[in-house]
Amino acid sequence: MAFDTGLGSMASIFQFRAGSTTAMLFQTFTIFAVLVGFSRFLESAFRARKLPPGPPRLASLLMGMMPSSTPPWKALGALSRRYGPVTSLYRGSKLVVVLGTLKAATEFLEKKGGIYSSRPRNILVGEILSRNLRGVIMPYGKRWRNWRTLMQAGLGIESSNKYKTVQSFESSILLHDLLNEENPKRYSAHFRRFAISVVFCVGYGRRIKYLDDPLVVKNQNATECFTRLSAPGYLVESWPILLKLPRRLQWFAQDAYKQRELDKEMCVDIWNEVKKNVEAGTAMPSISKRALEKQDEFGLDDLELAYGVSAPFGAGVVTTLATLDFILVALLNYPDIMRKVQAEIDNIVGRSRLPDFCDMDSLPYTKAVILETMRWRPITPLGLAHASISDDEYDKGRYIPSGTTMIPNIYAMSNDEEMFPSPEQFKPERYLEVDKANPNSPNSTFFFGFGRRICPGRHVALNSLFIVLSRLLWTFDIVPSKDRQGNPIIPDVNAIEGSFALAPKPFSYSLQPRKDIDVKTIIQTEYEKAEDEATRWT
Ligand code: HEM
Repeated sequence: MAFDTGLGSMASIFQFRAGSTTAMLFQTFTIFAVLVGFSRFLESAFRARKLPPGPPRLASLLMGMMPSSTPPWKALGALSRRYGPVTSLYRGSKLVVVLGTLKAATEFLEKKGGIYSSRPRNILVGEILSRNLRGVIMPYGKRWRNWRTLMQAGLGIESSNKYKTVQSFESSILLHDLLNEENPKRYSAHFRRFAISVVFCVGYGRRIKYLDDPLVVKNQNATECFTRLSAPGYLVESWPILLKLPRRLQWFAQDAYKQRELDKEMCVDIWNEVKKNVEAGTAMPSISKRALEKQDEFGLDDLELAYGVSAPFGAGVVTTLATLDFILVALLNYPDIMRKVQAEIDNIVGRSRLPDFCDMDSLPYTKAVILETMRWRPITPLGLAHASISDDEYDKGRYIPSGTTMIPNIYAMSNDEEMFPSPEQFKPERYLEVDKANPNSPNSTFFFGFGRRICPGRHVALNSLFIVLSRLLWTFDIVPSKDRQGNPIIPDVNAIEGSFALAPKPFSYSLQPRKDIDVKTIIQTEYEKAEDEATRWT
């Protein structure tokens, strides 16, 4: 008995129709379709062979679906150890390339910046919530380049120097508030106000005096919604066809549509306020002021600018605060290092005045503590994903197609034993060995990202961290809280929370004014001067 595979019946269909013109056409079309399908199959098989090495597609899909207690940066680090520094895998239907070493990240994201400077498509937060107007997640293109020119102009080294005045008076006010704070649980609120006020001055030229300022509350809500909608797992990101549903049936996007009206109102209101001040000639230096004075040069309309200048407010607060918190955790765990910083400051600055920016170059160990913290506990362990905008070949025929998501594994770079022997140890000395010519030198600040997308706020961030750390340690000893039996509670260096941007889990400590001099009187005098200066920015 013949075993029917079904092919026979297909052949009979052809035979039945043979002879007629329609049948000829049908046959030709079928053969053509089979050939096209076959060539596509060959092409994809050929491409699949030449993609960067990585787990088979099914395995990587399963990996993505399995719940795991291993954080993604560690899981991806393990993949890079197995498959190499350039590894490919699939997340749903999206091809992702993980760059596991600084060398690999530099090769692609810096040296081939013309290809790898876009961002992956992000429907909920990019297209719906932000109307494609938020630079941080904007795809590469003319609008992004115009926005980035504005950021470079407003946040480059020279412009950042202008904000040192703000960082100086805000840090004096911070010291005063910390000194007068009786409840250590409220320390973090004072640091938060400092960080918000600095970036608000940078963006808009005016201070934030209180955390219950309506703008702060609105921005907090905006950030929360943004973070919530950025989480992986939203169906529409893998099935954009869902956007074809009528808007009221797009259940997944209702929050984004609601919040985007509030975001627009917030951005436009602040923008209009600055506009009035610029017209009245009372505006202090800020990115907004610069944008208004040279609007034609930047090629951005009013709404693009209103969103564009909000970037520091969105990107500069959580990042600065999380880094400051990690510095505190490090110093509580390594009190000898805290004393070494204090010795350096006392030696260079003395005890009759506060440290200032003019001391920065003379305080290498203090600066090294900041850089080592950022290496030891990078707050964005997987950076911000880049995306490619055209096909690329590397390494004799390996192939990365256009539209690939590129993930720099900053955590893996920070823990690279070759670059940073005993990487778990907190050792600021690593950053004292200067070797700027070597891209793999520990001096490289890869924790700020790469290439054309590198964090434009890094100078402002480093200045804020320097002035706060140096003045804090000039004024206080940072000491652990005690439990009921009087034992010190040292924060766990591995108690970390967050998924996209990390921070230490809540921890407690106490700030004790240093006893060798009358710190209170000096801080009070500095505070009064600072308040005077600050009135110009109110
Ligand atoms: C310690 C603090 C900070 C850290 C660790 C940090 C880190 C980063 C990283 C890793 C990126 C992604 C770069 C890439 O795509 O390769 C980034 C982007 C960005 N950062 Fe920061 N940042 C910090 C503070 C700030 C501050 C204070 C500001 C503003 C004043 C700022 C503004 C931005 C902006 C606007 C972008 C988007 C750049 C673009 O897409 O072209 N950041 N930052």
